[in-house]
Amino acid sequence: MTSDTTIVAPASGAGPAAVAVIRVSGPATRAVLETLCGGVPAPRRAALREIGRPLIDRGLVLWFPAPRSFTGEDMAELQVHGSRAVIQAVVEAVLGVAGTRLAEPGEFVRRAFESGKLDLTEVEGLADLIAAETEAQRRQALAQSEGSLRRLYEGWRAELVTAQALMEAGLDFADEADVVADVGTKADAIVTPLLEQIDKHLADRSGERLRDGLRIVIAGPPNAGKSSLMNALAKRDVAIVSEEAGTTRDVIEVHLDLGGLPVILADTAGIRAGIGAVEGEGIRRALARAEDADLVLWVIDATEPVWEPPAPLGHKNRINALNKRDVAPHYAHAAEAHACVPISAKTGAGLEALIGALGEIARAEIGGGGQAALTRTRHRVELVSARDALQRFVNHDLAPELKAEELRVAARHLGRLTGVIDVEEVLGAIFAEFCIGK
Ligand SMILES: Nc1nc2c(c(=O)[nH]1)N(C=O)[C@@H](CNc1ccc(C(=O)N[C@@H](CCC(=O)O)C(=O)O)cc1)CN2
Ligand SMILES: Nc1nc2c(ncn2[C@@H]2O[C@H](COP(=O)(O)OP(=O)(O)OP(=O)(O)O)[C@@H](O)[C@H]2O)c(=O)[nH]1
Ligand SMILES: [Mg+2]
Repeated sequence: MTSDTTIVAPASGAGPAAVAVIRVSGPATRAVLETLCGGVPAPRRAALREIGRPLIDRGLVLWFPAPRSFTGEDMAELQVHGSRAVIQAVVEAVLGVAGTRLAEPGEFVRRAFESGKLDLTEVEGLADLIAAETEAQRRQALAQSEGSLRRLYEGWRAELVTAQALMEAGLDFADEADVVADVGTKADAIVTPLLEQIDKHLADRSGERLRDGLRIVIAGPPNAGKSSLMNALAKRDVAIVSEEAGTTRDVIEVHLDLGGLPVILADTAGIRAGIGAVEGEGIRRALARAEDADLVLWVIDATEPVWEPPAPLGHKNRINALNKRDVAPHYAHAAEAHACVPISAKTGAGLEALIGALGEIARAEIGGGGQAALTRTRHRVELVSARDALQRFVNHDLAPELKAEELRVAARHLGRLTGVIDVEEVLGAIFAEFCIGK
């Protein structure tokens, strides 16, 4: 599938930069190179050319004739000096060639998808690779962009198609009970283990956690030093600190790289009883946040009598930090008694141990990334629908026609994951994630 328009856009971001890459894709690409660069260089070899008549800049020109290009169409790259003026002049010169227009965000990837170079999960992986902030995110996004999920889902879909073919063959012999029973058993032998694999895949939340960041919430009584700890971990002043109890009212978030793992750290209002409406709302938000966090970092003040967290904070992942150890002479004893990591947000003492403990839980939650894990709600939604259909297939006493239909439903949902079938409504949302030039 090729378009009749030719698109152009800078691919290298806002600049200025040493070098900018301007991408061109579509049937008029050859005409663009002939008009601006005096002809096409050897395919897939960089050539230094004068760009523009009169000269705009001297740059490296790359020519990728279809179908061996990123989009699968005729493509070119103009690698020029990365100033706004050069980029703008080159883009305008390209737009002077008949049949060209500016690319929309994500349009190059969309063309790559439409010409079958990438499936939807690879497109999503590419979006995540461009957005990756930590090493573990980069690794996961790279694997996905190279087809880790595509291979998994295509494999599953192929198995379903086999089971479906068996069931449908059986339908032709509906009056021969032994044939029907035999294909039913054979189809079951495919579907039952597949269902197990899908269930296991769905139970693994590590991919989503890695993509979105592990949510850690700092909570505790007022004035314990939660905001001070937030600032110390973020290594900058993100939250207001004061000696007044009840300083933090709303939830404040920062994104951190915890030894390669992405973390969203949230500071919350101190939790206490008998206060005004605004602080009360802050506490309500703090508790809600803590409840759906992946990890609660409970901070207490070593100079105060030790505070037990309120009941909803019996969180499965909780680390207690005993803060202000710099002014509490007997902190070590209290820390041991209450299973706390003794720290001082003020001097930084104990923070390394605390970060180590956080990292350990984060690694356990995010996992080693060995198995390909789903990374988006879109994946989860389609997989749950496929799983439900397969469960009906296995568990319900259905007529063979209805069993075959459940397999079709499941296969269709797997097909939507990779984009081989009717996904027009999700395409817009996926490609809009990209910037112009991608
Ligand atoms: N200058 C430049 N650097 C870049 C890109 C680019 O487009 N331009 N990329 C942009 O994302 C990434 C590299 N990804 C690419 C993926 C496929 C093809 C490509 O031409 N594929 C053809 C030919 C494959 C071959 O001959 O080996 C194909 O798939 O048919 C190019 C770049 C990162 N670096
Ligand atoms: N000596 C000492 N003082 C600290 C330490 N951490 C925080 N403080 C002080 O304790 C007071 C409260 O700190 P905050 O970080 O605002 O405490 P908070 O828990 O965010 O308080 P609220 O937002 O009101 O719930 C401030 O005066 C801080 O300077 C510490 O490790 N040692
Ligand atoms: Mg605070």
